[in-house]
Amino acid sequence: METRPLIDPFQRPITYLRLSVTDRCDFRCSYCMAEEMTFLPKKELLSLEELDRMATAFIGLGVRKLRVTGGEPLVRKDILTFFRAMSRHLDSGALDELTLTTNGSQLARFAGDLVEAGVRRINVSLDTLDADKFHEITRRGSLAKVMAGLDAAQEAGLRVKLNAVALKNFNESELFALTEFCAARDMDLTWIEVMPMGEMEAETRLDQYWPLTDLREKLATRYTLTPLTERSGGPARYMRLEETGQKIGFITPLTHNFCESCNRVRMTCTGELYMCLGQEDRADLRAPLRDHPDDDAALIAAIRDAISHKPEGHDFDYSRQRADGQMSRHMSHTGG
Ligand SMILES: Nc1nc2c(ncn2[C@@H]2O[C@H](COP(=O)(O)OP(=O)(O)OP(=O)(O)O)[C@@H](O)[C@H]2O)c(=O)[nH]1
Ligand SMILES: C[S@@+](CC[C@H](N)C(=O)[O-])C[C@H]1O[C@@H](n2cnc3c(N)ncnc32)[C@H](O)[C@@H]1O
Ligand code: SF4
Ligand code: SF4
Repeated sequence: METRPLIDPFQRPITYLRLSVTDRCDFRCSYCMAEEMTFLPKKELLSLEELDRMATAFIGLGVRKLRVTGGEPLVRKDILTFFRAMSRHLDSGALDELTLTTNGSQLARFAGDLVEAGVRRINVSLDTLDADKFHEITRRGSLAKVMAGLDAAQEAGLRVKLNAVALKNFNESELFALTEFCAARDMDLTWIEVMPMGEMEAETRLDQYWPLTDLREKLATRYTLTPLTERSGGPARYMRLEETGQKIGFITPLTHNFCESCNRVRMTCTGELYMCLGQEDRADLRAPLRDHPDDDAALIAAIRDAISHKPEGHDFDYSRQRADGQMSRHMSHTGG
């Protein structure tokens, strides 16, 4: 089989696949989903075997990091079967990292099995430590359940990073509480600037936007921040807080575009490949997969063709007091 690595038109090697395994979720975070969501019929979804074939094709083309996402990846039926199958690529050395981004609600059930499948580090999305605010932002989630999930993950030996979307008038007041919570539990913490995805009106989006430049200044009033050069293969830039030794990540699509070092593409649960989170360009990989059940040549040709159309970057911009670059699809569609 042909194994030339995937290089996009801007000479960026593509080594990171984010794979969404479901569009469903047990939460309805207001910045991500509509309150009333219509989910895809099951027959539209790639089967676990098809997800395996897709991921394996990308790994054969040089992808070294596989992040499973969604919707909520741990609500996909039998998802452990997929993780267990993917561990063969860790064993063979083809894959450096098998991981997931999760809302944490199902972790108490799955943490041990994920470790057995070779997962070492997970990202858990948590924006607030206040149970009422948590219920408000997720529209249905239970903070206690997520906390139990975090306990189980750490007991099972998983390294945990918390992802918090920075939201003005929501978790601004919890900057230090979240920092201290993570320091006490030896978790890294990454802040994300809210991106204009989904149906939210521009005005509401602008109202909730908390630039990480501001967040950083506020953090520096209490801690000494040292920039780190190390990277996790994702878009975050890291700083160390000298007083606690912990690492804080900053994902800044709005205030500091990181597209020049982009190394990733995203596959939806229906087999569409989005070449950029912030653009509509996509390629249907389900047809070449299903039309040729015993031969990956057409699939690989379709992947190469898609990568040859990868855009340079997103067009998100709030600077004109408008949510420019708005994408009507929900973040859960491509897995963030
Ligand atoms: N604009 C943009 N945002 C991204 C991209 N990748 C991740 N993000 C944002 O960062 C969030 C957190 O990403 P994670 O799922 O934790 O993955 P990661 O940051 O690659 O994780 P690490 O491996 O820990 O670096 C996503 O949900 C998105 O909101 C990207 O390519 N472009
Ligand atoms: C779409 S979720 C999928 C995985 C899982 N359900 C979770 O919440 O971790 C992935 C990430 O996208 C982030 N996200 C969702 N909508 C966003 C938005 N509008 N701007 C920035 N990040 C967003 C979430 O906070 C989460 O960290
Ligand atoms: S951010 Fe994650 S948990 Fe929240 S609604 Fe989106 S997919 Fe679900
Ligand atoms: S916005 Fe697009 S080009 Fe920029 S880092 Fe994300 S996926 Fe890559």
